[in-house]
Amino acid sequence: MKQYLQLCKRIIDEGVWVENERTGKRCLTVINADLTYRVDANEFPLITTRKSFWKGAIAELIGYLRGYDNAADFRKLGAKTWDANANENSAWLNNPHRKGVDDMGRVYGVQGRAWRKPDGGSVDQFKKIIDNLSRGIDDRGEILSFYNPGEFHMGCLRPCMHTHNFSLLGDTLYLNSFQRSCDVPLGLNFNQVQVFTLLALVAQITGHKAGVAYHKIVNAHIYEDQLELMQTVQLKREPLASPQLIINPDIKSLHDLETWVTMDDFEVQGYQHHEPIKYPFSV
Ligand SMILES: Nc1nc(=O)c2c([nH]1)NC[C@@H]1CN(c3ccc(C(=O)N[C@@H](CCC(=O)O)C(=O)O)cc3)CN21
Ligand SMILES: O=c1ccn([C@H]2C[C@H](O)[C@@H](COP(=O)(O)O)O2)c(=O)[nH]1
Repeated sequence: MKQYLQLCKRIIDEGVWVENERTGKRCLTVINADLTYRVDANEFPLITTRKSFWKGAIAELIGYLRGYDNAADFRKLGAKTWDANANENSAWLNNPHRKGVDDMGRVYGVQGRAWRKPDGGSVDQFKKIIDNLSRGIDDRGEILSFYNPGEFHMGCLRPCMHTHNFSLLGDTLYLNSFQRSCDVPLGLNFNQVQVFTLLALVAQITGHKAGVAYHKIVNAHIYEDQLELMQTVQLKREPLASPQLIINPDIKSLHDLETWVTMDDFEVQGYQHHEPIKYPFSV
């Protein structure tokens, strides 16, 4: 929690105003932030200075890991986060590749589970990683990449958290996650939870201990219409102790993750938090 607040303060103290053409808003921006999550100690990085709706973040992650390309599937799991980008973004609404209501196109998990090959086949990056790690293999290329510039024009948004690189040291699994662009008040609240949960889940289904997750953010920003709430409300509050994440131990394989897992298989214990804050969302 401290590192989150430090990043928010740093953006306010050192940030530079940058115009963003896509949203038409200005963002107070810093470059480079490195966050670390102790998954081994189960210090779940949930924001405590406002109430965080963490189930939406985990639902979004599970949707990516299943390769979903449709906001309705995300909603069924418990994440409403893709509704606006799939249905309210005029560039995407006018894009000939959009298949209809709720379609997100070839984003995130589609690339992670079905990256197209020139011969017409596809690559399932996530299954390869799970198969290798389950056999104790780390080929120094256990990389899940959602970033496919050749298909950006076929999706509603370029991936923000675009690469997850797993590593095995003995029987302990590590994760480095890379993010190119981060809406610190809204998105990071979700992305911290996702990086932590991704390592905890993959360690569990591949039979390893979870170690540490390292989260690298390049462009970290606060939108102009979020700044006052951050400065005058959220940053005035005292952070509280971290809660713990409990994952159903019956989740033992990629097949389990793909078939029956719901948000009821995740529980947070000891979550103390301040009142919710509703930040504006930019499409
Ligand atoms: N401008 C912007 N910021 C983002 O963080 C973001 C995007 N766009 N587009 C794609 C995804 C969607 N994400 C989102 C979208 C909405 C919330 C949001 O509204 N969160 C609320 C509550 C959510 C709930 O009730 O489940 C929050 O208060 O955190 C968070 C992340 C993250 N990403
Ligand atoms: O997981 C996510 C997804 C998106 N965001 C934020 C970061 C930016 O504010 C927007 C994306 O806009 P771009 O113009 O494509 O950078 O969404 C996030 O923080 N986390």
